Amino acid sequence: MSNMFKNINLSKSKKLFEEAQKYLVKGVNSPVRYFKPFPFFVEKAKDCYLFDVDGNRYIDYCLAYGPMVLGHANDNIINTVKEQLELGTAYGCPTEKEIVLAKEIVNRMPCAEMVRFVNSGTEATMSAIRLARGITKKNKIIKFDGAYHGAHDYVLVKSGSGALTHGSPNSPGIPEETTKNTLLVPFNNEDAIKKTIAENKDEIACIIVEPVMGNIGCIPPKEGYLKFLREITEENDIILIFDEVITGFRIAPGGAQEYYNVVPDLATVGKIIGGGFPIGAIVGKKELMENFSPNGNIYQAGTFNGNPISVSAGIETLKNLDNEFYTQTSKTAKKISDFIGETAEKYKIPNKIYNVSSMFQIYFNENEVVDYETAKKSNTERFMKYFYGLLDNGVFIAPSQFECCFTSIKHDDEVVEKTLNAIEEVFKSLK
Ligand SMILES: N[C@H](C=O)CCC(=O)O
Repeated sequence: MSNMFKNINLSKSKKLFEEAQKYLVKGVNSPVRYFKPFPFFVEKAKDCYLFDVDGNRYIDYCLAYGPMVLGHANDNIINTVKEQLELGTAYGCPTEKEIVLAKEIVNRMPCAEMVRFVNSGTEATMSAIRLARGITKKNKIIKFDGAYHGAHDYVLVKSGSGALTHGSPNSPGIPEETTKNTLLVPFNNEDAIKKTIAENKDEIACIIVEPVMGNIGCIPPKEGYLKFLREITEENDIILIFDEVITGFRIAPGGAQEYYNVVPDLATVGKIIGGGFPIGAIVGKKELMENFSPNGNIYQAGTFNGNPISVSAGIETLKNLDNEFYTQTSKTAKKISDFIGETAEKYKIPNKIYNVSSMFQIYFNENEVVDYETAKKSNTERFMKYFYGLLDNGVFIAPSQFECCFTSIKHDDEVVEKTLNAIEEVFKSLK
């Protein structure tokens, strides 16, 4: 470790990691946070910066895996949360603020006529699938290879994100009976969907899809692919669910459904709508959503659903996502991703880089990356060298080829300049 980095000293993080391992598995509480030989431990964060316990400062493009669109420790969010803290932190009763946040979501997201708040993206996809199965009275679901819809049993099969990074895309501990109804297909492939639907005629409750696959890097849908999914689901009475936990309110005010102009029946959202606090939501057409208990009989519940702290932070966040936010964050992501591609070319390093609005990722790959199989063929060893190089030069991205980079409103010109310099340094050494 000592000779791994030229510019940063991680001695306090190392000590904390040794201590942490006594009580926390590999010192972390979510696998994506671990990287070899140990992760840095964060002391504080402000705007687009993370500060570790050794006093190193990193420009942050992980942004807590997406939610921190206004940067860290945003003053307005802090104030609104402080106000809410004084008023109480959980009631087990409805609040006016839940209506305000629900309205903000409904006004933005095309498919959203009603909302059910939960506490995470995982809960949102679990409940959306239950809703689809309950309504259609069909058991099978279609999921894409490499898509990650959270850590619950029905979808943790051939999944991306930390499961793939750490070598367990099919997690042990999930009975075969639980996933036998989860049909897997490659992303961006129309024939595979047609075949799967034909072979399981009238048995499929829903297709769940990340419109941009942001849990295996950044794989955009091919032109017309989402429209194709919309048409084939309509023709076959299958509920179409967009998992917009990452893309929702990030790539456009109404998420990927606005960006690509394809409206699903249901969507799952999270991250941004909690302004840095835990939250998730299932949103969708009224006639479907009304099947949730206590109106309908499809059960969904949670002590902290619609938690006032998360809801307050979410309202404050959405209020700030104006046109300027979308223009600036996507301009920044484009500038950085273009530069990464050009620099990789300059140093003759095979690469493919993908950028959608404020999301981007590089694959060290000679061929186009369009799905799980092509993503897996990327040079992940080289990616980790790129990761360590960036870290040593003061830039933090998620420590995996199978995650995405994000920009926030706080990544200004000066920060971008520093980032480009770091990228140049890293590619020089990768050559
Ligand atoms: N890619 C995941 C969510 O979007 C990363 C978060 C986690 O697993 O902790």
